[in-house]
Amino acid sequence: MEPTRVPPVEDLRSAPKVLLHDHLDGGLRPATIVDLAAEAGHELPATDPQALGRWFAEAADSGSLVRYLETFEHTVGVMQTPAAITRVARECAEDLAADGVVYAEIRYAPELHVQQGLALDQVVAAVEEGFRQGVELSGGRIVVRQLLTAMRQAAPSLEIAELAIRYRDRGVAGFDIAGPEAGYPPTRFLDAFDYVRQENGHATCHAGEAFGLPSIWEAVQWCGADRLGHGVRIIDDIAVAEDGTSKLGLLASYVRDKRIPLEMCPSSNLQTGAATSIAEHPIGLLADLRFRVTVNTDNRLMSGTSMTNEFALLCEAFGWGLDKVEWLTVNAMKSAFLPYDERYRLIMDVIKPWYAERR
Ligand SMILES: O=c1[nH]cnc2c1ncn2[C@@H]1O[C@H](CO)[C@@H](O)[C@H]1O
Ligand SMILES: [Zn+2]
Repeated sequence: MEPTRVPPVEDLRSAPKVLLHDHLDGGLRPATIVDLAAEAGHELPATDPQALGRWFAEAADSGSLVRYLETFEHTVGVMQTPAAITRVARECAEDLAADGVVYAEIRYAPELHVQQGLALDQVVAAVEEGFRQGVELSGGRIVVRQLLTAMRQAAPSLEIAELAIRYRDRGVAGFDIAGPEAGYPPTRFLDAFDYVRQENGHATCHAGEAFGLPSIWEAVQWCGADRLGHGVRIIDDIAVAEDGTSKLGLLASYVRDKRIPLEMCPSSNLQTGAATSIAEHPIGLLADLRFRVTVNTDNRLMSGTSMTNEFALLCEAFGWGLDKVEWLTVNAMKSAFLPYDERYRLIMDVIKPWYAERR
């Protein structure tokens, strides 16, 4: 059999891609941060956009999720007015469309954007307006939805879950929790997850990134999360024997059997210490074992990455070709919190035809 050709970067860029895990406050253009900080009087660690971009990548490359999260002070800090939030959301949609992303769910924590008195509803509306503008400027080549995140270390509250449900017809597709994982288990937010599910809504949950199996177990079996944010530590429940065969524990089996999507973010995991290298990233084994794996950016600014770049790294490390990129993309589209008919249309009219033509 001929070895698979690693796809050229231009192909990976034009390939339709689907992004389920990307933080709005982790994807700002460095030049935009500089502009907005000057307007807001926010002090930055560097004021030259290139140097600032490097600062984020280096400061986030700490091997610890908690230290990684400290860098968000300088993005959240400049996203406190409707105009600033709308600009960031507009540029996010434009940047993703230019990278070949055809569907994206972008998350952020509304509660972090009220430092100057905005109401939570105003924050969501400002993001929605930015996405509307960005999609229009991109010629409608991308569909974008919001996910509303509650911060784990904040007082657990239903408010964000209620906000997500209230805005379900105005661009919000689901609910999430993020922030430091160790010490803040998903069940702290059980009432919020229960509420979302009882309202027939969708939820994902950062779990199995900086903490292991108990976090994943709670997210799945207590909170009923539809997807797992990262979920890399599910690997702790898989034993690989010397002859290469794998044995799945009960939780790993459940996650695979139920087709629970894993929102994997390889570059981010290297920075927070959840994985040691791309080549050793659990995504390789999990894809081989046919878990419902998806590829994501997490924080494009902090990781200096893009969907194209994540796929380029993975194709290089694992010898994956466009067939694998298509499989991962269809996995992601199937896992989206978008109504079935819209997911189906994107798969049949946008994703499959492009890959079929390349074959
Ligand atoms: O990989 C991650 N794990 C946990 N929390 C994260 C990650 N990336 C970003 N955030 C947190 O989510 C907030 C809302 O977008 C960000 O402000 C950041 O604190
Ligand atoms: Zn994340």
